[in-house]
Amino acid sequence: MSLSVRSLTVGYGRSTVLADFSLDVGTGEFVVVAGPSGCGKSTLLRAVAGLVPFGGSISVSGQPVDGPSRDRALVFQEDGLLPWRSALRNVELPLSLQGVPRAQRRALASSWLERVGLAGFEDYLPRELSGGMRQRVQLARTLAQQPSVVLMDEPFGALDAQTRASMQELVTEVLSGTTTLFVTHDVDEAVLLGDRVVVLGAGEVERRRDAILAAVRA
Ligand SMILES: Nc1ncnc2c1ncn2[C@@H]1O[C@H](COP(=O)(O)OP(=O)(O)OP(=O)(O)O)[C@@H](O)[C@H]1O
Repeated sequence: MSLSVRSLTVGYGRSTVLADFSLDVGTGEFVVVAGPSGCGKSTLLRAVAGLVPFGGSISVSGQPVDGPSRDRALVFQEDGLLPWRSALRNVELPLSLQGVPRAQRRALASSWLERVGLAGFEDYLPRELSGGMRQRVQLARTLAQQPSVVLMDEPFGALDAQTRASMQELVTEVLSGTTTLFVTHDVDEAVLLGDRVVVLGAGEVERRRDAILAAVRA
């Protein structure tokens, strides 16, 4: 099991957002977390990322989570790129912080930019790229670090329908085989992307993609 969440409880002040929540995600599985606004989807991701204190236990590849680690990469709706660095140098930054030698990180960064469809845009600054392209850079930056688990929090919420569709296609391609927890409140997106969809709130419901598709088509 790649990611294991056991009896997770998270609260802010006196209010409990998640109580006794458990979830297992297999290696390479793409699990979508859906549910109404405020049900705790982002809170779940923040707990797995090690950014909020929690009760219960979370482990990744058998290692307990007790704080942030580059092994668990979190991708947000806002792209978080540094505006003064080119696309290539944005992708390179975390690699350089990890001490990857220059030639190697440059090669890795440009091959990831190519994989996300941005060959030829290496020297562009974030402001010279569209929202969808900035999300592609962010995806390249995340995946170049080879995290064990990718955590995505409504990454395409701000994109127009067409760009969103092409990003969904890209994600299924580049994240295939990567253990992923993907938050969305868009049911179509959940069904399209998830090997499995977990619905939070009103008692957690967990359905396999085929069961959802059957229900949607019925
Ligand atoms: N830092 C915080 N301090 C206090 N309360 C918070 C904090 N972050 C979230 N909450 C509360 O916790 C609950 C769950 O929030 P969370 O962001 O996890 O929900 P969500 O399902 O991701 O919602 P959305 O779909 O709207 O993004 C909400 O009631 C929210 O107001």
